[in-house]
Amino acid sequence: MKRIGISEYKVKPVLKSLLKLFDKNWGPIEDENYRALADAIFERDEVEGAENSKKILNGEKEDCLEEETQASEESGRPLKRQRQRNPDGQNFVKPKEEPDELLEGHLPKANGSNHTVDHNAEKEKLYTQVDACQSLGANKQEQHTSATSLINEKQDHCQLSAMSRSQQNTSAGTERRSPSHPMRLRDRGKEPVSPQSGKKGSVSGGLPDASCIKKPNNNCGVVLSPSLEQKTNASNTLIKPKDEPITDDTPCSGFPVAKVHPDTLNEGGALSTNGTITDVIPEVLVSHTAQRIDTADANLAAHELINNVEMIDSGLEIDHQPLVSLNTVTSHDGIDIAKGLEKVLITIVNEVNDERPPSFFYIPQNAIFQNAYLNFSLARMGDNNCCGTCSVDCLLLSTPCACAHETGGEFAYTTDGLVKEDFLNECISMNRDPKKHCQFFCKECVLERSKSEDVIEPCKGHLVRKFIKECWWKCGCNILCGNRVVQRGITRKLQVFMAPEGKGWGLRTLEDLPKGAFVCEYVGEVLTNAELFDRVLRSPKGEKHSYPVLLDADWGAEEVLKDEEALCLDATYYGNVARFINHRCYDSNMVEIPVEVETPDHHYYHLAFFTTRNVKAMEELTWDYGIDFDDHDHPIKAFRCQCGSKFCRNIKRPSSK
Ligand SMILES: C[S@@+](CC[C@H](N)C(=O)[O-])C[C@H]1O[C@@H](n2cnc3c(N)ncnc32)[C@H](O)[C@@H]1O
Repeated sequence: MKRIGISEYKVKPVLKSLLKLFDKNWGPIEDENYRALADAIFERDEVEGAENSKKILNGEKEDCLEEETQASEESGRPLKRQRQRNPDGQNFVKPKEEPDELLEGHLPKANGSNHTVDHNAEKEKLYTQVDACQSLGANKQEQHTSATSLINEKQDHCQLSAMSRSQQNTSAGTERRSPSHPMRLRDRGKEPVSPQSGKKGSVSGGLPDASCIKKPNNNCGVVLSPSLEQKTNASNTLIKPKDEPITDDTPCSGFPVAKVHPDTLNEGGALSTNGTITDVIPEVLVSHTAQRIDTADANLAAHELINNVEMIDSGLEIDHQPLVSLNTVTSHDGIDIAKGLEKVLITIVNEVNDERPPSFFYIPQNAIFQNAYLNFSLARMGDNNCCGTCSVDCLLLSTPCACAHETGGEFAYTTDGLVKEDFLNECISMNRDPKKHCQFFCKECVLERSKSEDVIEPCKGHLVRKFIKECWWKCGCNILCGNRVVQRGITRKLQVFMAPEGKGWGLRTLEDLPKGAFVCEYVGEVLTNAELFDRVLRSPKGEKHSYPVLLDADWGAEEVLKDEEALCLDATYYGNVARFINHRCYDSNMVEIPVEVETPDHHYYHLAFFTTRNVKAMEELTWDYGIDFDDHDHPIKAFRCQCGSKFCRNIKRPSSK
């Protein structure tokens, strides 16, 4: 704390209270380079600041007023939302609900104080100092943890800006798209062969909450109809992701790790610094040599640092791994597929064949493609959507706070960070027997609209899912609050590996996981369905996997859903480890649960995977995509399932009445 300019005098009392709070347990205090301690100090400063403000209001310290206001305005600047023109030249129309204060750069807390802004500025200062510590050669572990917090914080901030911008760009400017997109997402399909009944189910009529799209001639989840296939081949305007050729003679630097590294110099669109993805899909470059560090990118450099430190910390022997051609089976083994962007190292290994790691941009959080309408802001989160008066950890409260309303007045998580048994079991049951649960049937289904120009089929139904609501920035608690699990990101040791059964790459755990444990979020580009359909139409022939997931868990809340509100996640080009999770019929060891973090409405939400049972280290992690393998009339052709489950829906069983 001293090194980053916080005096002992300030630290001592806060540390004392924290030790008391955590029962003399230093663990949570030391975590993330004493982040809890730093947060608590800032919080104390805030309270003191608020008290000062009161005094100011009472006229006791008039001369402080100007200074205080100035500071608030200064620090509010990064979060300031400006009225902008969208790319079409149309004026951004501010959403009705949004009060002007936000547009003017003030970030009101639920209690009406503006001190959050000061708090952020303080943190920025802290992180600048952390940067300085790094360059001065502070010890590696400190560098790592500080840099991790720095990156997390910066990403959070970036995400908010990205969301706001997207909102600005789309509030008024989104045209209603033609409903006629020939590609469709896969229907959820048949009821599973339940262990109880032991027989095949009938078509459920449910639509996919998760579907896999793929071109013809490969074995992913979705194929285009023949007519569409022709169109697709004719109108390929996208740049095809490709691998960078790697040679043995590429010079070796001090960094031994290989990485998936986006080449921002490519033609075409790219992930801009604000997290919004524009234009066409950029060429993806897989670099397996460490010297291809883009030193111009400060964040990336910090990630390199983390990579390097983590490799050392984890004791992996990849330091000595020769930089060899990717034709060698194990040349990529040990690479951190997440490029240091996650808190943990996520290696990739192939012990089965010589297939190389896929090309994609690793992103730890969702990023918006273009027109997806994410209508949320701090101002939209009313007092009933957050717990402004809470502090530290909401799970320790005797009466659950407002954030537990969504889950029936009880938090969905235990104090161990697991999803509570009852809640989890209900989510599992929903997935396994969708028919027994509440489904919503749209009057005019956005999905059906996209399937056919001529005949719009009736809606097949969408499963109305249970949501978890996590505390967020406007809440009074801190990042260590037990009601913030998914937003803290991946903490488990995971590995991408080549599955031996011919399923391609898969994801496995390297540690035992208890039932209800958060594994990872499904991260990708947030697209409108219309954008997705366009994308698939224009994508090159033979392109391998595409990974869209429909965010339809709460479509029932709207009378008629606008095209720009029907969102999905596509992890084909930008995604995280979840893009490697393979399908397993019925008894998969993970279940997806929608999680509300930033927005009280549910057009946009996070899709998080939790374990459905205890999972042993080295077990493959799977989820049920909800595919109906027997629907041969369906234009979307399913892959041949190799899940190995005794309830597999893709196995021919003797027919039974
Ligand atoms: C979301 S991706 C999973 C990662 C993929 N295996 C890879 O290598 O990138 C979905 C694709 O994986 C393959 N896959 C997933 N589960 C499978 C299963 N149970 N049997 C066969 N192939 C499967 C199919 O090709 C599917 O289209």
